[in-house]
Amino acid sequence: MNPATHVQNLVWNSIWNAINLGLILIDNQGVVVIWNDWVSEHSGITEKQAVGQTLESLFTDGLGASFKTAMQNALTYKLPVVLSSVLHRSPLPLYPLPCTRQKQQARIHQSVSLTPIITPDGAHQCLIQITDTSVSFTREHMLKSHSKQLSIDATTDGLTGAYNRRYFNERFKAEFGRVNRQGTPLALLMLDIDCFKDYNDFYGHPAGDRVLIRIVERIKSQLNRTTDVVTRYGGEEFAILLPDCELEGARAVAQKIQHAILTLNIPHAKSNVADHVTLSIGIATHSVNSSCDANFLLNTADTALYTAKHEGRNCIRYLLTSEKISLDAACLVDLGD
Ligand SMILES: Nc1nc2c(ncn2[C@@H]2O[C@H](COP(=O)(O)OP(=O)(O)OP(=O)(O)O)[C@@H](O)[C@H]2O)c(=O)[nH]1
Repeated sequence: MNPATHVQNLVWNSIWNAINLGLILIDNQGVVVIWNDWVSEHSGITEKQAVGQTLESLFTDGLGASFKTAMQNALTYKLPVVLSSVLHRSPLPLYPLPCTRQKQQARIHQSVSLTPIITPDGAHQCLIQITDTSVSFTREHMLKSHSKQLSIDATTDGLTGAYNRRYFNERFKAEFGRVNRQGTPLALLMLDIDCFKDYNDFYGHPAGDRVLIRIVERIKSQLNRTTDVVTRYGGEEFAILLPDCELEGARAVAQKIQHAILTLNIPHAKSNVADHVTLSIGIATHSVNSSCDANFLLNTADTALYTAKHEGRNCIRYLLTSEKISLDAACLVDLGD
């Protein structure tokens, strides 16, 4: 070898060993020709051990099936292949530093590309480049869970975990629209804890908070459909959307909730209704035949709740919305306690 070529080889040697990337060159039989320092450090296999051996014999702890297929394609059909870390997290048994090659040590996340090359003497080889994507994977994972948390915070009430009013407004609009498009009914329940001011005044605000949390838990446990939406509409007021639910269904749900709160049996010494915490519930339903708008439905449920309060609390009232009746003329139906 002439001295100039020798120097050039040494320079190349330094470059591929300095590079922060795994580089493996294999010949058309899958035998290692080049094995850089990065691969040695992350595999625990030295260049001396690797050169002249096949990858399969070196990586006895398992090459991924996707990697084997990619290598076959690159060597046989001269097709370049990229194994992205999204689909193929860790195709090669390479480990973070210090590499111990212990079974329990997790592999680094990798992006691997295989590029067929032809040497000046016409031989087919394959250059394998490996990038450690663990850092970007961790960052991506953190961003994802962060954005998931942000979206939870934006749609739920921090105290009770029920959906918040903002989420209710969105879902209400969407479910109301669905009634007209799909012809399925929609029921809206407005619920309010009775004499809650007196509860807070007597037992203290933190105890009041615990009541709100328990009530939401209990309400949620009474609803069977994943499409039902429980929201904290105001301080001690809750709105429940029941898509695809007629009056009879809504009434059954309201009674079930009322009974479930009764069985919670939270003492309320200052209630003027009972010796335990109770709810008043207003119901309004909307079907494709009724021509009211979303606000009207909301006002109707609210008026039904107001009526329940006015008529003694701890009861359920229903107000018809159909046929463009005004609230004043709307028909109040007593559904009993
Ligand atoms: N502990 C607690 N109390 C709250 C919260 N939000 C609202 N409240 C209280 O809920 C009470 C609501 O009082 P009112 O609107 O007078 O209603 P009420 O006393 O339940 O009377 P009726 O609804 O007529 O039976 C107020 O004392 C509020 O401070 C909260 O997050 N935690």
